[in-house]
Amino acid sequence: MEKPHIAVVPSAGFTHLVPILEFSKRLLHLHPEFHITCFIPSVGSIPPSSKAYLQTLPPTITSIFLSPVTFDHLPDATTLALQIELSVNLSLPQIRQELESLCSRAKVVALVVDVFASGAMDLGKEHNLLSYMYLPQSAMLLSLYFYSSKLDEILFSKSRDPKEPIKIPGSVPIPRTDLPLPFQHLPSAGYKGFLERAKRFDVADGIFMNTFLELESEAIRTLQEEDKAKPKVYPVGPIIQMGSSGQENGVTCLTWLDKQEPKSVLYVSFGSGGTLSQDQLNELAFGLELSGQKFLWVVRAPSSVVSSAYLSAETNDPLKFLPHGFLERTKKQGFVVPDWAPQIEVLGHSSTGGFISHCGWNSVLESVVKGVPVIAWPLFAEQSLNAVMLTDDVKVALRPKVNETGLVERQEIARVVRGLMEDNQGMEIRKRMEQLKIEAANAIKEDGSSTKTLSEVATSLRGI
Ligand SMILES: O=c1ccn([C@@H]2O[C@H](COP(=O)(O)OP(=O)(O)O[C@H]3O[C@H](CO)[C@@H](O)[C@H](O)[C@H]3O)[C@@H](O)[C@H]2O)c(=O)[nH]1
Repeated sequence: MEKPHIAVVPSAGFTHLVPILEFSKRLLHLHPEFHITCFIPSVGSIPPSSKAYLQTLPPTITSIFLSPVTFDHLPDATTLALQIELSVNLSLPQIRQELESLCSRAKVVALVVDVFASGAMDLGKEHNLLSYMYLPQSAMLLSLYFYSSKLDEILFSKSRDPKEPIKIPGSVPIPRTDLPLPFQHLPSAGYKGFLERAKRFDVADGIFMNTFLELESEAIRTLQEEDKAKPKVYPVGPIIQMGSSGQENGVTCLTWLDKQEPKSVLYVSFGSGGTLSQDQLNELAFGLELSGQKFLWVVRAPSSVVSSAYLSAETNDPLKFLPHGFLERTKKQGFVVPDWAPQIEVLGHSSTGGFISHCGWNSVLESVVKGVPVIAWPLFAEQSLNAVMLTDDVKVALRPKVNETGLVERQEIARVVRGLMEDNQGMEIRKRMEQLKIEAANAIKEDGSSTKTLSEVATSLRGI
């Protein structure tokens, strides 16, 4: 008998393509009775990291490449999130055509769309398909989305003390400055976009989240139990990329790691597109040097916070931006990789003992799965929220202080690096992360919480 199909719509950019496809792979691994067809949008050319990844997909996932869109007439102030959403919206006519064609030749039972591709959910409704949203992020963020209209009133209320932390249902108190980036500029296009996106969740028949009960028990319980009018939520994580995420310089950095002592190396990376200012890059270089700890640093050319490499294949030689003499002085202490390292292999290497991370959710889950404690250094998007959770709730991270000009100074960097890698405080954090690693592995075992949750959905789809 013909396999039931699930249509999947990611959004453009490595970190919104890979998570939903890894989710698709996991679904097929547990339930091989389905076939998945994925409609892939892109902006200009597809970045090499995404291209390499797409070549590794199993034959049970069919990729259909949509014509690339261009952003010739966008206002400069448009945020990355809005650009990603726009790229999918511009592709909607094509997605409609492809979905129609798929429905005419196969039994399609459901549509799953990335959080930034929510415009496509209406197409699922047009074809009477169950339509799910895939949030490649935390339950805490979903809780914020659900709470955002109430929070909007609070934020604009004149009687409220702006210094008072925000209490999102199911989460630890959050300083206002740690709310996601759109909340730092009120009102703004980014903030309006956040509120609009929040409404789109209500259209879904269910929401998958890449998290697990043992990591976010309170937030997940609140989402599942408190607001029955909202769609059902399914924690199905941690789902991280399987296989290598590296390019050619990966081999050399793994060889370097092979020669280091167990858990002695601090890995430093700011995700797929995070960059620092030139001043901050200098402070980080001097701070690492000052800490005396071994490090493996993925260096990016400085620019305004998010590099254009996030959505396209543009590059710039980053090593020329390091302070004069740094590479020579630290050649025995550290290893510097331009632009990209095979992060999952690095985190899983026995020499890696800590991670300076911008707290993108994939990096958070990868550090949890590999049991590597974190120095939380959020840059943009919802990363501060993730940093608060890691530091104040699960307590598997340290967070450096930022000075009044927004800079993390070299002495502060050296202090937290030593704190994580050497001190007693670091030892407690390392122990907690080891425990969380075990819980993460349990969640995706055959009888684990996330496996059972996914099977519940698969069983209901089989019955259609
Ligand atoms: O040198 C590198 C750098 C990154 N990665 C991989 O790239 C991914 C990066 O993902 P993430 O840590 O989530 O960071 P971003 O790319 O910045 O992610 C965007 O998307 C995430 C998921 O929606 C959000 O949580 C972030 O805030 C947002 O910036 C991870 O799988 C890493 O393993 C590498 O393999 N090598």
